[in-house]
Amino acid sequence: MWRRVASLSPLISSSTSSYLNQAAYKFKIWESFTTDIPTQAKGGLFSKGKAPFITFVLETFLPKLSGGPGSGKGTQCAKIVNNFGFKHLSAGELLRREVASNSEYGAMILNTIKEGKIVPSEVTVKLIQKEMESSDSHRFLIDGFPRTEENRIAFEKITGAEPDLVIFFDCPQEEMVKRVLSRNEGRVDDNIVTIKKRLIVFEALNLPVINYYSKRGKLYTINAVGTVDEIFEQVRPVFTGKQLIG
Ligand SMILES: Nc1ncnc2c1ncn2[C@@H]1O[C@H](COP(=O)(O)OP(=O)(O)OP(=O)(O)O)[C@@H](O)[C@H]1O
Ligand SMILES: O=c1ccn([C@@H]2O[C@H](COP(=O)(O)O)[C@@H](O)[C@H]2O)c(=O)[nH]1
Ligand SMILES: [Mg+2]
Repeated sequence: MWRRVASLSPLISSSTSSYLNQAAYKFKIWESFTTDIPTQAKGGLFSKGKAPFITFVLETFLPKLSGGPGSGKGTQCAKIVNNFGFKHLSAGELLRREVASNSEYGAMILNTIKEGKIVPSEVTVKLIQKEMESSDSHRFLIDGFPRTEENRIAFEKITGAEPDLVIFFDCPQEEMVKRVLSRNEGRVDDNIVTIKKRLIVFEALNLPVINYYSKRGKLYTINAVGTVDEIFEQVRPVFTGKQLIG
């Protein structure tokens, strides 16, 4: 079931509602597109004999504690890698690499990122799948994906895999905007105009993904306010004592 955002953050002005409609419209187009994505036969990710252990690392969309881009996923992923030996795959980073390599999708991806919109699922999933298949690891942290139900469904259809865990970071928007604006990594989308657009898209499309994993008991919610180490002390127990094989 789809739920739409009833009220948007104060950071988002009413003049942006047409942008939201545009995003939702595009989303619908890609939602119907997914029906044509063939389900991958057993093979691919499973051809190494073992199913991988997959963790999705996302943000929440709870109105009072709304998270979003910049909530610290990448920072916490680095600590999870060091402590639990996962392979970290940031969907955004894979897309940025694709832009840098001048691939056939490069220009489209760059424009989509600048506009804070979502790249077609099939493109993103194929990049993630390629990285997973070429890795020796059996533990993957997939950071910043899936951002929409359509992303989620496409991942399951194309790879035939599902996440074992889903970690959500709750972060107030003001804090998140502050972090993004002081990130200083030269990203084309780290500016206030694009951040507002990313928030609109995020808030419009993320909730169904959260609901889906929550209902399946896979969701771990982390309060992303505090120091990096304080936050990691909430993350650590998610993995401690778990058999990290698929
Ligand atoms: N707990 C924290 N307190 C203060 N700053 C933080 C904290 N965690 C991360 N940061 C800083 O905030 C910025 C954003 O963090 P990070 O890149 O990890 O976020 P992200 O969720 O991966 O963002 P995006 O979705 O845009 O890729 C970085 O400059 C990072 O150093
Ligand atoms: O699954 C994804 C992940 C990312 N994007 C696009 O990339 C930017 C940046 O992503 P970060 O996770 O913040 O690095 C995001 O705003 C989207 O435009 C995507 O389309 N799909
Ligand atoms: Mg990141």
